[in-house]
Amino acid sequence: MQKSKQFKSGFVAIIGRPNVGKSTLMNQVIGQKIAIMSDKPQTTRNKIHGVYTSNDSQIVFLDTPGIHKRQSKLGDYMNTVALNTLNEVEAVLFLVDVVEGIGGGDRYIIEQLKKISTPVFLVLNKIDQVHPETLLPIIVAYKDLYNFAEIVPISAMNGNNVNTLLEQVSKYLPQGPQYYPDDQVTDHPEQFVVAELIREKILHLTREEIPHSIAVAIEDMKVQENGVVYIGAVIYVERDSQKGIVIGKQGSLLKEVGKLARRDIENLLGSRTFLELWVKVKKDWRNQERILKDLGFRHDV
Ligand SMILES: Nc1nc2c(ncn2[C@@H]2O[C@H](COP(=O)(O)OP(=O)(O)OP(=O)(O)O)[C@@H](O)[C@H]2O)c(=O)[nH]1
Repeated sequence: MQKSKQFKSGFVAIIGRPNVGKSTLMNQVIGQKIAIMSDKPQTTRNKIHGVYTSNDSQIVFLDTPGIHKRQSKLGDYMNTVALNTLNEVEAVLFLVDVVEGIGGGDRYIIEQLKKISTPVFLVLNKIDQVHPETLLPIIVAYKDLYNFAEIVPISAMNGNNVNTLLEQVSKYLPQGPQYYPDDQVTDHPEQFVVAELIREKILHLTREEIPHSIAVAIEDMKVQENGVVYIGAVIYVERDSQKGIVIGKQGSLLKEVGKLARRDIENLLGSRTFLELWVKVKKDWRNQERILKDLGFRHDV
């Protein structure tokens, strides 16, 4: 696929009480164009629901379950984690069911949304079930409760207006990398994002000194007994001099990369993370087919 030079990407959270159609919407989007994820349970609190890739953008949809929970000791913690995530994403899609109307679960979520500054879309789902005239009073009732960035009525089931929703979401994305390869089927959807977040920090902190000839491979990613997600990652560079730059004086640059990447990764996964980074020189790795395959993701070659 020919990619646009102005490629845009970002994370978008889908929230809503049970049964509003979150999975149906994902399936509808997946049916159009997507990297299909495996059904294997993921180890982290937040789940990557699906990835939509077009010629000029990529949207990574996140499921942040903590936001739906009512208050309790655990609920409080889950809630903080979920709010951190919602503050970091580019947009939040708040799905509601137009047949059911506003319920206690919706009001609870709206109260939570008042604590974040991310643009929130009101996505009115199941419009195939109601007469169009009944939509307006529902919209007015929701608008009274919250200042939504966009309001989009859809039918996740038959796909009505789902393209419009995707177009609207794209407008909220900044320029960014393609986190996932096209049409990739993977058991480890989080690993692509984690690798790309680390790579992004290195490119940012080294500016022009390090060309795009670096790659990041996630060697290990597991939940430890204390609940912390351990991630071991190797940064591949092509020359010894580049290794020195990436490590920095007394390891200072690598430490900064780790700090910035870990913050983003924790928000994405919703789990505390221990990140270990190594830098290795692999001369001419770009020409070595097997290594390319091991790395398994894009790297601006
Ligand atoms: N008529 C109609 N039904 C829909 C639509 N979207 C979803 N549904 C139905 O609503 C029910 C719940 O949909 P799900 O996609 O499972 O809802 P969910 O939000 O993922 O639910 P949880 O996983 O419990 O959070 C299913 O029976 C869907 O077929 C729609 O646009 N129109």
